[in-house]
Amino acid sequence: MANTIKKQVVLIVDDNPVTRMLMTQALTSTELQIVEAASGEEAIVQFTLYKPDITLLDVSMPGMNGFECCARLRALPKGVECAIVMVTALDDVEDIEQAFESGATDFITKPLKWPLFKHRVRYILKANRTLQELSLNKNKLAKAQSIANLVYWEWDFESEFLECSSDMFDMLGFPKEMNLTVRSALKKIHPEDRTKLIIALKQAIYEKQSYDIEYRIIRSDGSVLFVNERTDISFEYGQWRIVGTLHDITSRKQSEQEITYYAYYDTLTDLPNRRLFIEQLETAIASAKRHQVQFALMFLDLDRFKYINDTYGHHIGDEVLCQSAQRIRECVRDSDLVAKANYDTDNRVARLAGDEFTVLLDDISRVEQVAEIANRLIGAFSSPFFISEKHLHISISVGITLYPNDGHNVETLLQHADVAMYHAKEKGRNNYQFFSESMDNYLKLRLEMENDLRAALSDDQFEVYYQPQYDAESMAIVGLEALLRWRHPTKGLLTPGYFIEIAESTGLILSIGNWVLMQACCQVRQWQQESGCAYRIAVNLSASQFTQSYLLETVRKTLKESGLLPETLELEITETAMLKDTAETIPLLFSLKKLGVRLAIDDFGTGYSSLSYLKNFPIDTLKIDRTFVEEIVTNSKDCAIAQTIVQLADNLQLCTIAEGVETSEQADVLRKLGCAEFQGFYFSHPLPVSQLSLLLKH
Ligand SMILES: Nc1nc2c(ncn2[C@@H]2O[C@H](COP(=O)(O)O[C@H]3[C@@H](O)[C@H](n4cnc5c(=O)[nH]c(N)nc54)O[C@@H]3COP(=O)(O)O)[C@@H](O)[C@H]2O)c(=O)[nH]1
Repeated sequence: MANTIKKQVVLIVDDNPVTRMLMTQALTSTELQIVEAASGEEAIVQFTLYKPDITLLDVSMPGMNGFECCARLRALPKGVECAIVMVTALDDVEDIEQAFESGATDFITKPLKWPLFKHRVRYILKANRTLQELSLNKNKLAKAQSIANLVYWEWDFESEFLECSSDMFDMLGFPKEMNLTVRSALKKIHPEDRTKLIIALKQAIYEKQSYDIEYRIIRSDGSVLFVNERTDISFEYGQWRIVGTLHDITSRKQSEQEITYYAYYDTLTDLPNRRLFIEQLETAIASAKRHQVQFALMFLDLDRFKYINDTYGHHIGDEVLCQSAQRIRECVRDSDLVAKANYDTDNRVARLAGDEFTVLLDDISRVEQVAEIANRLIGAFSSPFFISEKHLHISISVGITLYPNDGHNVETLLQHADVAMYHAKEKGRNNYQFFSESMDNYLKLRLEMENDLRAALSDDQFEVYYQPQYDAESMAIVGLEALLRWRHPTKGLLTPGYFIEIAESTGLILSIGNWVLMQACCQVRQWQQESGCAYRIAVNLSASQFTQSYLLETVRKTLKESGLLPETLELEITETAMLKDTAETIPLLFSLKKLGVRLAIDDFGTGYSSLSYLKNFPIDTLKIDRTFVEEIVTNSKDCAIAQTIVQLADNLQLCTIAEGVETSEQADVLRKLGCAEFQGFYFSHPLPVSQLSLLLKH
């Protein structure tokens, strides 16, 4: 198939048919298609139909003249792309000016020079096509640049003015008609990045070095744009020029910032996370080492946070953490010390994990300054948190280490701050402690015990000892108290004083307590069967066992499995544990009572001693605490207290048992006061099963 070349269309507009004919004759060729119009009105119709590439337009025509026609043709589709050449008989400057004002591309004056006419038209057609292609390419380039968020600029070092793509005005927030200069563009650069760009520009001008840098632009509306600027330096037409592109990389930067944020910040509290904190601590160590100064690291832990989380749910827990972060931040921000050290204070507070926070205090000259801030932090938690209509009281325990005294590296400093914080917890919470070597030793020992204790149950290292309880009148053994012992592989036989608190704090007490209960019930059931006596067995319950929801089920199951009669089991609970949360303990005590077991208040008289609870609680026995028995013979006040307890028990029809009876004199006084039962070294120490079996036999 032959290649058909598209003909270019020439529209000849002239009211004179002879001129039209002559023009047509002059232009007729295989490459051109000629269309004619005898008036301006007809020209518009023909233009719409043929969309010519060139229009030769006579100026003086009856009706619509050439100028008006030109303006109307420009407004038609493809009107802008068409070359419109005014053909005028008048070689008049005014006409020529008016021709350009109405949108003409060029003009030809009559009389036409026919030998040149054809070439002139062809030249205009060619020039117009080149212009069209240029404009098309420009548009394509502009579109590609806009898709790529790219703007372009050019600067010859000689002048102030910048030549640039129109998008650059939008990017900088300048009006399009403004004369953009290097100086005005520089004013838009973020002050922190300006020097960097000026240095790069100077190197470009003086050393002819192109550059590729990133910086920020502050737009007129205040928004910040991140751009990447790449340049090329060339020497053209005897002039040095720098050509550059600005690539809008704001969204990439924002994504990078987001990624950094998630990697280095805690999204709940907006504080630096453990990772960033470790980096900051490393920097602080390096800087303190260089300047030979000391700094403090504070380790903060919220007291009772687990309780808040478990009781009120995670959403309240999260809010507590957010408000805590805020309180810590404000406390540190207010501090004179921090102001002096010129901190980015928000970054000096971090959330390590859960309810653990840290504070870094640089350049400490006096330890008192740190103590002052610690006090301030503790004080900041003295007012309750108000969350979801609830007032929640939360305190903090703070551990403090000092660089370089307490450690030279991140690991040691953190570990020691943690040790100090634990010490603050042990000291009753809501306080701060500085780290010390002895504290470290103590806690290491404790940690060792904790690990040993975890293995003790599975390794069968526990034993139950039994201490007899005697009837004050007949002196017969009526009951036994089960007392836990730990046969430690290296430390020997340990009494609960060495480990019960660790068992409590680690939660191990629950499984150990259940084991003691089962052990004691089975053993006493055996002694009951062997002797035919209904010995009672007293078992101590820790506060955490007592508040455990499945205690009732555990006791029921133990009684069933051991076959022990419920009325021969007495559970000893301290006054403090019993009164901790009466809304929960009263129903539990009644449920236990319903099982048929006996309930005793241990260490009676040493706790809150709110006597009103005695009438509400289904108690069977009051155990007079050893501290009143100790000096009962010599101290009339102790004697009076013991007497009051016995009388109170009598009136409420409760049984009394005195613990810690070490002499016959003590037993005599207690007997005279009417105490029903005795327990103590005077009668028998707690004994292992084998020895107690012998004692019971005899
Ligand atoms: N939750 C659990 N707590 C338990 C368990 N076993 C014991 N304990 C608690 O430990 C406390 C200390 O017990 P222990 O070292 O065994 O001391 C008991 C007796 O040895 C001691 N005692 C008895 N008579 C005398 C005496 O004449 N003088 C004297 N100085 N001490 C004496 O008293 C302890 C018994 O006290 P109490 O329980 O208050 O009757 C112990 O108090 C328990 O709370 C356990 O299995 N679970």
